[in-house]
Amino acid sequence: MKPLVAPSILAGNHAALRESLAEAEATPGVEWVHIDIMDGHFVPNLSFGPQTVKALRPNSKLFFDVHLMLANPDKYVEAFIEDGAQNVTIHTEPDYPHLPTLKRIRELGSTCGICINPGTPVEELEPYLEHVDLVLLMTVQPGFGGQKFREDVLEKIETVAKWRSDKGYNWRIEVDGGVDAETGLQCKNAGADTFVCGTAFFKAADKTEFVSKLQS
Ligand SMILES: O=C(CO)[C@H](O)[C@H](O)COP(=O)(O)O
Ligand SMILES: [Fe+2]
Repeated sequence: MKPLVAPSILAGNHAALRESLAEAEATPGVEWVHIDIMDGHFVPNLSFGPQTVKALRPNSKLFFDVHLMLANPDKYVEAFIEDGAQNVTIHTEPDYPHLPTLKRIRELGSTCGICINPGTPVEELEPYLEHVDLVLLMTVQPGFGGQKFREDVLEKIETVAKWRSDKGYNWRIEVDGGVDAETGLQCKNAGADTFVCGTAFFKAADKTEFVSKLQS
């Protein structure tokens, strides 16, 4: 599967998100942007809402990969998709019926992803594997950018990559949190193909080189 780098706008300039988006889009090889949505309940932080997605949408042709860190995502998927999300990823951890939400995301015209935190057993993904377009493995505890990559997640990447090849699934394997050129390469070797990079991308002096290293 073609490797993709998805810069995380959370690490961009919050006073000038449009410029950060443009910086991502101007980098050769970048086709996706990752947009983190935090509710202050499921994670101890707040970030953006549907109105941010709506405001950014006309400014970019990038694929909008929206990561919902919400206790009740079902309530908001419609708004995010109407406002421009093209992939919507939800977490297994909050207690609600996930399958109807995944189904609704697709019915509303978006692709869908399922995600687990570093401490969640990888088996928790199994009920959703036939119903998703992307499997997201958090490589930090979600809520904040700029955290240290968790090497213990590499084994989970290997596990889901094996499931994918054994069973012929065609979802992407995305990693998110503390991903830079070095840890991204570790993820790639373990089987990941989609790399969310916030801090490492926006701090990279040579963004083209950074992206090409992960995509080569
Ligand atoms: O979902 C997230 C945090 O919950 C972010 O996507 C992630 O933290 C990216 O930032 P960085 O690359 O700086 O770790
Ligand atoms: Fe994220």
